[in-house]
Amino acid sequence: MSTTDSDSTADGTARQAASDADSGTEVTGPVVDLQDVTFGYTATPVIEDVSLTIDSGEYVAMVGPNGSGKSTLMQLLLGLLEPDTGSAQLFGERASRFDDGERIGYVAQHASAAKEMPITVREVVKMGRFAHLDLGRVGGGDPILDALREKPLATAREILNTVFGRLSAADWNAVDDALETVGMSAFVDRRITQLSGGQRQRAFIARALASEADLLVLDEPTVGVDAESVDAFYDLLASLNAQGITVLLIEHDLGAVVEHADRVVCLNREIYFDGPTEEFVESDALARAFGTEARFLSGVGE
Ligand SMILES: Nc1ncnc2c1ncn2[C@@H]1O[C@H](COP(=O)(O)OP(=O)(O)OP(=O)(O)O)[C@@H](O)[C@H]1O
Repeated sequence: MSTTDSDSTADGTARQAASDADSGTEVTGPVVDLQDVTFGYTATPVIEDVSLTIDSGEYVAMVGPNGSGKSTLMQLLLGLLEPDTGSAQLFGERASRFDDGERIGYVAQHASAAKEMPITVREVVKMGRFAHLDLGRVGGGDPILDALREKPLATAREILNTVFGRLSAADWNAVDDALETVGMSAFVDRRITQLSGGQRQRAFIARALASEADLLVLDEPTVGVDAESVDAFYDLLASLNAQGITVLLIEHDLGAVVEHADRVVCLNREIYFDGPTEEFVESDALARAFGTEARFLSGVGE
């Protein structure tokens, strides 16, 4: 269990308030709010009547056997898929309409998409600032379309400069801070292709931090990462969560879930369990959701 468990209730409110004050955002309800969601790629639902709310500052792990709908549910709550019935809200807005992308840091499974990208750690983390770029400064504050109409070449050049290079001092500070937080300052000029799996994951977490995300969504982030880096990775997640960042983790390693998450959601098309990790360990949800697989997946609950 993480060291932050004991303060996840009483002190959690204080942490949330501090975090809100820092980010200037106002939390008016749950970060994630799914109500009676049913979804199928075909006529057969793979998610059935799922309701799930996640509040600011929580550390939630989602578990379930292969093909149980975890990634689908993740896409529904991020608004990448639309429920057939029921509703999905993110930060109080309909998830599929939500466009405040910098509030969400998404770390995909072994960040595999980036493995072949010939870009440096600094460039990856810099991408986290793009959502914050003030395009109002393009064209001396003119609305972009007017500027493009009046001075097309100069404006296009400014847009390219802004997007591909010209970050403000505040942007660069955010990049540096994020790199320092994940312990990757020494690797800024290293290409992503020349990092270990654990270091690559840290770079992608830094990108999420640079964007000042207040919800981190991680899909089996430690697959293919060496054991030592996995421990360091979970320490980092715990400290980010202690700073008020909401963590939602899909994790197949039940031992890691029990050790680190405060709350477990156990899914197999429908929700089999949703509650504190201690109660999950004591419950029969694992055996019911996983069937016989549970016995050799983990000794949890024995
Ligand atoms: N794009 C798709 N089109 C059709 N069926 C899909 C699609 N994506 C997933 N499915 C099916 O939906 C079900 C749920 O898949 P999903 O990927 O959400 O499960 P999961 O719990 O994330 O699995 P895993 O642990 O193996 O990653 C599976 O039966 C899968 O075959």
